[in-house]
Amino acid sequence: MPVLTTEVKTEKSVDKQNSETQQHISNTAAKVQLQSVTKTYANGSHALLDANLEVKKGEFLFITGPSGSGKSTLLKLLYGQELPTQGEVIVDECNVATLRGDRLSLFRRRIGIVFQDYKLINQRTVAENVTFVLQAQGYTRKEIQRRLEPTLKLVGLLSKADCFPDQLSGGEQQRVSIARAIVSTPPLLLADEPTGNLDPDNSWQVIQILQKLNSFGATVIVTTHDEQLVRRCNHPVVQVRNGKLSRK
Ligand SMILES: Nc1ncnc2c1ncn2[C@@H]1O[C@H](COP(=O)(O)OP(=O)(O)OP(=O)(O)O)[C@@H](O)[C@H]1O
Repeated sequence: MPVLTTEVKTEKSVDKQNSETQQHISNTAAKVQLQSVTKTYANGSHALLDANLEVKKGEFLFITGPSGSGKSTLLKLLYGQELPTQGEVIVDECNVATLRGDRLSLFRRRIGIVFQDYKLINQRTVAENVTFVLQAQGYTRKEIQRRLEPTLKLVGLLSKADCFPDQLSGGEQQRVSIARAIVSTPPLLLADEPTGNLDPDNSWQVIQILQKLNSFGATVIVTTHDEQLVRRCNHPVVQVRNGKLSRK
């Protein structure tokens, strides 16, 4: 399996490894569709109302909208944490609501998820946080090692591999959580307010890392309140308002 890399021994090997990764992700990059999706929570809260969306393979999309407008719900629907009340959520021709058990687990392995609050395990080192999921998925020790170093290099944390989360800054912790999300080179990356707790410099670093993965072919969907960041990037934007989605 290809890995992410920014630098290895020779330029030729960097090119080869990156082009393998790019080929792998773009062969499998995910297409995402919401078809007339309504989501009403059990307590009666309406999050989405007859929402439609199509995200092309390899697109980098921002989702913006006021607090409580349904951005996180949209992402949760995409990875099957929530089910639509009506309508269909389709990822790569697969109706997410029909997935159960092993099929849902296998589906989720193809999605990297980054949260605003990092969700790192404090008792584990950076390297352990990043490789934990690979271990759970049965990757060999050799394959895990092959993936770890270039991923930590990509997020600029190779020198912090043996640190614990509470020894890192907020920006560094968020980059660990991104490393964890991308170490398995997922074709779809969902990031829910990944820069919500970060200052402008750290926010920009995070976006650049996500853009790097996108340049390898992954489909990337990012929710954010940060209008300045959105303007700086010039990627397509979908606004969530009153449960409806519209492309800006
Ligand atoms: N588990 C839940 N149970 C009941 N209502 C919920 C639940 N999760 C979200 N909601 C409601 O659904 C609506 C959309 O919430 P959501 O978290 O998707 O918004 P958001 O745009 O991500 O907000 P924020 O920007 O503040 O994170 C809100 O009215 C919220 O109160």
